[in-house]
Amino acid sequence: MKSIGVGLLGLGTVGTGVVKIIKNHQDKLMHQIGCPIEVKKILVKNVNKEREVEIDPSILTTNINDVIEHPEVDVVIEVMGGVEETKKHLLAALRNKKHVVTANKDLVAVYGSEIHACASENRCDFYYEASVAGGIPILRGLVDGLASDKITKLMGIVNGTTNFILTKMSKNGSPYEEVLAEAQSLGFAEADPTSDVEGLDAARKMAILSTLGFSMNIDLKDVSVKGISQITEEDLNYSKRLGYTMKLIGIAKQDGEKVEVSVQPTLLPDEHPLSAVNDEYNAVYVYGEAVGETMFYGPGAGGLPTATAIVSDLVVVMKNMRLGVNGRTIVSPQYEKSLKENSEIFSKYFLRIHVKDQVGSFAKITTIFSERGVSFEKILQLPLKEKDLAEIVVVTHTASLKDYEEILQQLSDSDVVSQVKSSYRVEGDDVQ
Ligand SMILES: NC(=O)C1=CN([C@@H]2O[C@H](COP(=O)(O)OP(=O)(O)OC[C@H]3O[C@@H](n4cnc5c(N)ncnc54)[C@H](OP(=O)(O)O)[C@@H]3O)[C@@H](O)[C@H]2O)C=CC1
Ligand SMILES: N[C@@H](CC=O)C(=O)O
Ligand code: NA
Repeated sequence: MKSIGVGLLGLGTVGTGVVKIIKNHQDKLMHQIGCPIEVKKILVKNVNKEREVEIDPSILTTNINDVIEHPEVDVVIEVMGGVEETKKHLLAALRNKKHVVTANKDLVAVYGSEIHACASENRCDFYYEASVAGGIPILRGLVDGLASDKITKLMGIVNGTTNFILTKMSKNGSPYEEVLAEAQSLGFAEADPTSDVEGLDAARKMAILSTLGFSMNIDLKDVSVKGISQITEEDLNYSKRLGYTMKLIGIAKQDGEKVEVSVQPTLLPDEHPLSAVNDEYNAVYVYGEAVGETMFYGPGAGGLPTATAIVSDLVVVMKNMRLGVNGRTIVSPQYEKSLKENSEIFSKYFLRIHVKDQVGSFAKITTIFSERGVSFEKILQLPLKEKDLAEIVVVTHTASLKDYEEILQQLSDSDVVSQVKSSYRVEGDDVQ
């Protein structure tokens, strides 16, 4: 019986998981696709490196053409990372009539539509379930499971590294640098973890999710991004005290024709379902007009969970091969993109301000908010060790982003404000 040949680009955390699943689940995979799967060639940087999985050293190579031009490779699985060079390799593979499966959100968020077009031209498949929320079948859930619905909101924890860091910082009081190093050693973090902690990785995933969910081309530059590196112990303590949990949350919302997409540290009520998503776990809340609320939960990073999504994509490719329908999926977005203005984006906000501890300070602050019709839901005022300063923490009622940005500017300019220490979005009191 002829086997299906796989070419792997990369044999690190995820690539090793792919090799293990193909080996350990061979019986189940064969039952579904009717033939064995064989890894024919693997591209690595260093062929002499010790590997965590048993592998015939002769199938390792440092020459990309050994993989993408291999006559017995039917599917190329890309798990090496990188963008520009990697894109060239994948386009070349598709032109060589190799189907492509990838976990590379950096690539898909920027060049997804170009690669899709090349795949369709060559009657090849291009799948990337592992690129968003690791092992959670969220892309298939959106594209197939919710195909009949109109999605209006996607809200999620889509970065395992930052969720791991925030969980350990809030629950154990662990220092940021220490838990980041732990996330790196567990294989969750990107090669350059800046993209995790500064929110870019999550933004890429939100661009992919919202493009599929709203069927419009959402580019990475359309996603407003703020990461977790500025979050302090004080912020975490205040959120706890006020009954909130701090998470790095991606939100994509559609109102009428218009959409907003952002990633930022966000305070959620402790009882919100996303507040209970800890460590490297991810969860994506999806609201569809007909289905209502759904939630997808699971491991968002790590070798085996991510590899599960990849090998499942591989199974779909093979099922398509059997049916002779590769490259026939309709993937072009249905709608023109229309982004909201800041005056159309609404949220509540948490603010921590240091003010002069003198009569009239609080009244001046209140006036800045009330002039824009923004009132307070919660207020704390505490003395500080620094002489003549007090700390004010407020949670506002709903305000437009435009009004809120003007308030922040006016607070910074005010003679009674020493410093705006921190500011976060507050979400989830009203689920939809
Ligand atoms: N880790 C995770 O939890 C997740 C990762 N991803 C994505 O999966 C991809 C892989 O991640 P991960 O497995 O963690 O990465 P690793 O750094 O663990 O592995 C990368 C692999 O690719 C090889 N490689 C890298 N660059 C080159 C190159 N220029 N030429 C040849 N080989 C190269 C490396 O070779 P060598 O071994 O010789 O150094 C290594 O085997 C990334 O796109 C990442 O964003 C997606 C979801 C989750
Ligand atoms: N670095 C990423 C890996 C998976 O996409 C994360 O932490 O989520
Ligand atoms: Na996934």
